[in-house]
Formats: sequence, C-alpha cells, structure tokens
Amino acid sequence: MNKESKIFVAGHRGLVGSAILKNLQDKGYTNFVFRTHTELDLTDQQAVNAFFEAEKPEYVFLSAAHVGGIMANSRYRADFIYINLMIQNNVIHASYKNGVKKLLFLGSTCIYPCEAPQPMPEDCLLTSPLEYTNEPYAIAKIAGIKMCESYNLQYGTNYIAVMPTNLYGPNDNFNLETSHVLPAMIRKIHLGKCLFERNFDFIRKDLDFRPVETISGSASENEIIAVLDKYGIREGEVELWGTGKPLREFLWSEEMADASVYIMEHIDFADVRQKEGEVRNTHINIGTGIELSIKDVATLIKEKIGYKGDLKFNSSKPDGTLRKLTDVTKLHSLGWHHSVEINEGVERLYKWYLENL
Ligand SMILES: NC(=O)C1=CN([C@@H]2O[C@H](COP(=O)(O)OP(=O)(O)OC[C@H]3O[C@@H](n4cnc5c(N)ncnc54)[C@H](OP(=O)(O)O)[C@@H]3O)[C@@H](O)[C@H]2O)C=CC1
Ligand SMILES: C[C@H]1O[C@H](OP(=O)(O)OP(=O)(O)OC[C@H]2O[C@@H](n3cnc4c(=O)[nH]c(N)nc43)[C@H](O)[C@@H]2O)[C@@H](O)[C@@H](O)C1=O
Repeated sequence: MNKESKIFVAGHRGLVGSAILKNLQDKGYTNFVFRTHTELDLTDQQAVNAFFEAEKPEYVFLSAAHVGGIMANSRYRADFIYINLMIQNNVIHASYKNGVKKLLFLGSTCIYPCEAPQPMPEDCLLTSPLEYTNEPYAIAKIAGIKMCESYNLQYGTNYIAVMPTNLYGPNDNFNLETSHVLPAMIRKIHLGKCLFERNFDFIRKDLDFRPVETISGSASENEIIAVLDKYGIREGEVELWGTGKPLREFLWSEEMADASVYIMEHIDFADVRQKEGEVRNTHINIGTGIELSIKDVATLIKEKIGYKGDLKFNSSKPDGTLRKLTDVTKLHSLGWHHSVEINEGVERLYKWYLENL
C-alpha cells in the first residue's frame, strides 16, 4: 500500500472502522472511498457491484458487519447470520471481480469452539462445537475466513482474515441491551452513580443523546427511575448480567486498527501459511493474551467511576462462553504487540463517554 493507494474502509463510522480510518490518516494515507450504510447497503449485491465497478478501490478493510453483545447475538440470530453472510459475500466477491490488491476481513474470536484449549490457537478452528449464544454470528465469520482462504487458493488473491478479541473504544455502542460488556457497564454504573447522587441533569442529557425505549430527557424523574429500573439501574444498586465468573480479554479499538493497518502494510497471504505448503488456518488472532473476570472488570469500572453503591450479578442472564483467551503467538511473531492495558483503556472509554453526549 502506498500513501496514494485508493482505500475502501467499509464501516468507517463504526468502532473499528472509524479507528482504522484515523490510523490511516495519521500515517499519511490520503485517497479514501467510503459510504455510510444509508448510501450503500452492503447486503445489496447489485449496489455493491456497481460501487466497486465505479470506484475500483485497490485496498479494502472489511470492518462493516452486524455487531452486538451477548444479548443481541442470542436474540437476533437470523439477522446475525444473514446480514453478515451477505455483507462479506458481496464485498469479498466484488473485490475479486474488480481486482482489489489486498483485503482485510475482520472476524472474531467467537469462531473457536466452546471447549477450545486456552489460550486458543488459530489451529483449533472447527475442532468441536461452538458456543450457542453467538453460533450464527460465528458461523458467518467462519464462512468469511474460508471465503478469503478459498479465493486466495483458487484465484491467487491476497485476502487476510484477522480474528479480534473483545474490543472497546471511541464510537462504541452504549445501548443498554445490544452493546458489549465494557460500554454497557460504564454507562450503567455511571447512571447508577448519578441516581445515587440525584444528578438528574446528567441522566437527562444521557437519555436525550441515547434514548432508552421511548423515554428521553424530558421525562419526569419517576418515569426515568421506572425505565432505569428495567435495566437494573436502581438507587444504591446496579445489576449486571450473568454470574460475573466468565473470563474475557479486551483490546483498545485504536490498537485493533493499528494491528489491521500493520497487517495490510506488511503481511501477505504467503506469510501466514503456517509451514511450507500449509494452507489451513491462515487467519490471525488479534488480542492481548491477557484475561480477567467480568466481576473484576466491573469492580475496576466501579473504582474508576467512584460509584459507592452495590454491584449485583443476575445469573438468569447469559454468561456466554466461560473463557476465550486468544493465543497471540502468531501475531507477535509477525511483529505486532498491544500496549494499552485495561486499566488505562477503561479510563479512556469513561472519558470518551462523558465527553461525547
Ligand atoms: N466490537 C467488538 O468487540 C468486536 C468486533 N469484531 C468485528 O470487528 C468488525 C467491526 O466491528 P465494530 O466496529 O465493533 O462494529 P460497529 O457496529 O461499531 O460498526 C459496524 C459498521 O458496519 C456498518 N454496517 C452494518 N451493516 C451494514 C450494511 N448492511 N451496509 C453497510 N454498512 C453496514 C455500520 O453502519 P451503521 O452504524 O450505519 O449501521 C457500522 O459503521 C466487525 O466485523 C465485527 O464483527 C470482532 C470482535 C470483537
Ligand atoms: C466480541 C464478542 O461479543 C459477544 O460475546 P461476549 O464476549 O459474551 O459479549 P459481551 O461483551 O456482551 O458479554 C461479555 C460478558 O459480560 C457479561 N455482562 C455482564 N453485564 C453485562 C452487560 O450489562 N452487558 C453485556 N453486554 N454483557 C454483560 C455477559 O453476561 C458476558 O458474560 C459475542 O456475542 C460476539 O459479538 C463477539 O464476538
């Protein structure tokens, strides 16, 4: 990739896509093409083909997808499999038809079996059943890996699939139902603190910016209290999901973007074949290799926010997989390593949340 290469960042307003775009701009890349979801629905094959034929991008970051936390994945199963398969099939095939030089496909570490060895090496793909809560999403992502691998083998393309661990950062989704755990906990615990302190000014501002159900900042205090209660945010207590026992690993989204750009710049398909002639499991895990329990994350967030009430875990809500620690040996051997630790990342995300209402 050179600084004038034409680059398509699909999903450039999302958590990872926005960070990829910023990383590329900071590195001096200048020639971008992007479309919002409304301008180009990537599930629409004809529209995607017309876009590629007109724009002829040389490099593609495929960071558009239908994404959500554990509840969204387990409830909207059809959307997660259909939309993701459509987006990736359309973009990968159009990239091949239009001579894209290199493409980066973003999968997820939820592609690995529920009972995978820990940490999970790339090689444990398809060795036993998946975790049920996010099986449809994982199957779409596995199809994406195999699509990249198959096009590379049959057509000689240069498509790389990367499998990020749980991500968090600027432009994260803070929706109380559909988000991932870190933004959800930050918002819930901060709102819990505001309720504890009767700071309805902040709660109103937050609800105006990110309405919950049909309620906005103009609602009465009692209406606000009733809605927050449904999401487990009560005076003196914030309720979180599951048992708090599952272990998770978290990577700052801007570091994910940095790893993505690094791989686009330095790594080719030929480099990720594990040994001479080996073509299986050519994808790359992206993570920190460090895990902590959900309860410990919640306690860390509580301390950073300075919340004095209680945290309670509701075990009727799903835990999901109990462990999914990435084996980052391959990533390290390719020359990339993370640097933002969870302690700093939580402070950054909390600051971002407060400043972006
Ligand atoms: N967040 C995480 O913890 C993890 C994410 N990943 C993967 O990383 C990638 C990026 O995820 P993330 O940035 O978090 O997701 P976001 O939801 O933040 O962003 C996804 C982007 O894709 C766009 N998009 C969704 N559907 C369509 C569509 N039909 N047509 C056009 N654009 C569409 C969205 O646009 P709009 O908002 O307008 O709908 C949005 O810009 C995904 O492949 C995801 O699976 C992997 C592991 C963990
Ligand atoms: C990135 C990854 O993300 C998804 O998997 P997940 O890691 O299970 O997702 P999560 O971030 O939503 O939850 C992590 C853990 O945290 C617990 N938890 C507590 N309290 C809240 C809470 O308030 N909200 C949420 N969301 N979780 C909570 C929750 O019960 C779970 O034990 C995949 O579906 C798939 O999308 C994927 O690839």
